[in-house]
Amino acid sequence: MSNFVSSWAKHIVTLPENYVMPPDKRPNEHVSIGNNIPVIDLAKASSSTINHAELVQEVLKASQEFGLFQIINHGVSEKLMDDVMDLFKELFDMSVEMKDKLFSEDSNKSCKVFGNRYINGEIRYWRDLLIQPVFPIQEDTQHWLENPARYRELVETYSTEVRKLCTTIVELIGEGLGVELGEEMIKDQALGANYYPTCPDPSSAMGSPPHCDPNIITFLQQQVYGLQIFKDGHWIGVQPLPYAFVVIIGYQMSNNKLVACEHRAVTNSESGRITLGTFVSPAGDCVVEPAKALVNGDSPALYRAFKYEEFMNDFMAGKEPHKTLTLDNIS
Ligand SMILES: O=C(O)CCC(=O)C(=O)O
Ligand SMILES: [Fe+2]
Repeated sequence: MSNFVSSWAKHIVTLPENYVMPPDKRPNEHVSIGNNIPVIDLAKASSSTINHAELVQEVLKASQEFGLFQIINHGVSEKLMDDVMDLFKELFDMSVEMKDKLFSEDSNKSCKVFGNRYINGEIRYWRDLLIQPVFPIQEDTQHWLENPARYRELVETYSTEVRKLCTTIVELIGEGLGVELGEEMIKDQALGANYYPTCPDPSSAMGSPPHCDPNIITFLQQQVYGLQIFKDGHWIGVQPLPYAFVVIIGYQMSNNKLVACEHRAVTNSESGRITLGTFVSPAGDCVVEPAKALVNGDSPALYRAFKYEEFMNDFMAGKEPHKTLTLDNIS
């Protein structure tokens, strides 16, 4: 059986056993769409009638209360967002033979295509995933995928645009917190494309497990419902808004001030779902530590200083670095 769920999902009517989640990991409760998840209009930034300070406060409040918000009127063109989404539709629709040739967990390869990224013991998640490091713009873009046509051009253009947006949002957050979030915090960038094919049994399968993103900030493009966040003891759904980006605060920006948002993705039986995540992070050798200006008696540091790669290595090995790299755990 191909490692890509998308290669065989449409030919089956019953969820294969190794995709059936244990009962406590199923999305089996009723989840409502959250109607108070913040939606922030970035056009305010250039409007003279609305105070820039108001926008800063909106972004800060959303990052503190939810660790997630949607942004509209963000300046990335709708045409570009459509073109990139279509590109990945085409990629996940490629023949089994083509996709299996791409399948690689070889860390030396620039573009990694995973049939399934998170393997939960023997149980698999109902998704395919491709990860493409994009910044610093790889000297080896000639090793990027050549197919579908326009892959290199579109991925580079899209990533450059989302990068600009990221700088804007990180500046707004820094302004709200009263700290300079240095450029070194937003150095590296990867594009992750998730494909959750139509699922024969969404109540037993899971698309992406509950997690917080390990990086600093994520920009997610989605069209079809499936993203849920955990807040105040229960899951709530994030309504896809046309041409919005969902902004997700990751662990590197959380201490006592902002929250890293726990989220997951569920599947559905009506249509496939593609999401495009732009993951921005410090470079691996960057030392991350709580901003000194923000640490005081009321708001103590939770984490010790660590190299970002130390965090990532532990995260990828499932060691929960957000629990182990704390000040209580200095060895
Ligand atoms: O596809 C989604 O809705 C969420 C994906 C996600 O959380 C991730 O790729 O980190
Ligand atoms: Fe995520």
